[in-house]
Amino acid sequence: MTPVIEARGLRCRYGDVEAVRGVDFDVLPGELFALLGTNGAGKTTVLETVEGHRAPAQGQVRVFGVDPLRDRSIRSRTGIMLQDSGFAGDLTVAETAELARRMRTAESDVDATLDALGLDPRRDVRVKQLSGGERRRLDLALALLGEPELLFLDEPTVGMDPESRRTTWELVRGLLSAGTTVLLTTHYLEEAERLAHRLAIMHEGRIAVAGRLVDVLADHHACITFTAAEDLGLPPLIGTATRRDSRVDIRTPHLQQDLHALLTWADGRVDLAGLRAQPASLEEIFQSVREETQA
Ligand SMILES: Nc1ncnc2c1ncn2[C@@H]1O[C@H](COP(=O)(O)OP(=O)(O)OP(=O)(O)O)[C@@H](O)[C@H]1O
Repeated sequence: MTPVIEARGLRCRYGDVEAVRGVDFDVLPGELFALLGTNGAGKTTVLETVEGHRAPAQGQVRVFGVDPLRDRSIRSRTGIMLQDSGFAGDLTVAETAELARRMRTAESDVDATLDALGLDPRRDVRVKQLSGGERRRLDLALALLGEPELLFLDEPTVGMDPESRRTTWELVRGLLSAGTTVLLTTHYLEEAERLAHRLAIMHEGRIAVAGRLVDVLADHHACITFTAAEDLGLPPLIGTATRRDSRVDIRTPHLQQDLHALLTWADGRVDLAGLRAQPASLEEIFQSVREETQA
């Protein structure tokens, strides 16, 4: 399968600052690839380079097989959700969308797009009077005009209330089902967990963790916790247990085996109060990326 986006050995600089220090990734047709990372990790720089707005200092980017900086023909196939659309705030929602539609070469249905984003009741409201969340929905609507094959979403749900966020996720899922390819950056890990087929976590200009969400989660240790009044010891476990006061934490690469061993051992012997067993979360993986590079 030919990737829609290919980044190889990407390095980007701002003067003396090397913001991106050798990044490789592919985005395949019809998938949502989430680019996550700590503050200042280089996500926006990568996104701008892939969008064709910035030249890499080294390395190569291909979008639909061509250099996005030099070959503008791909612009009609891509939609970019900007942080600020740049249109005058005095225009209404409908006027802004109509203006954006005329700037696209492809035909698209403004009314249907506004409706899909729940903006139909706000169509005659001036953009400067929209709430932050409504504005983000308009930004997304503008990106969707022209029915792009590839969509860049940069922090798409910032400022949205939980209901709007869920509606936006549903909309993105619908786009994915219809075959749209999406490159997403977000600080909301739940957003990535819900939407991403594959992801990369950047830290200090490099990709620290990458892969399919299920594989990334499976590669990290699950956690079993409980409290026990007395320290009665533990059965032999694959994972590593730590005890602080009455709370016991077990980190394990084999959740099922260790949980079974623990329950069998505890049966009739000790009450494992507040027992919880859970696989690694993206939140924990994110935290470990931060800590590993600090160590
Ligand atoms: N115009 C610029 N001039 C100088 N340095 C810059 C410029 N833009 C970004 N940087 C630096 O480059 C690095 C990467 O920035 P970038 O905005 O790509 O990161 P990010 O992952 O998007 O961050 P955040 O999540 O905080 O938005 C940071 O150290 C940042 O300070």
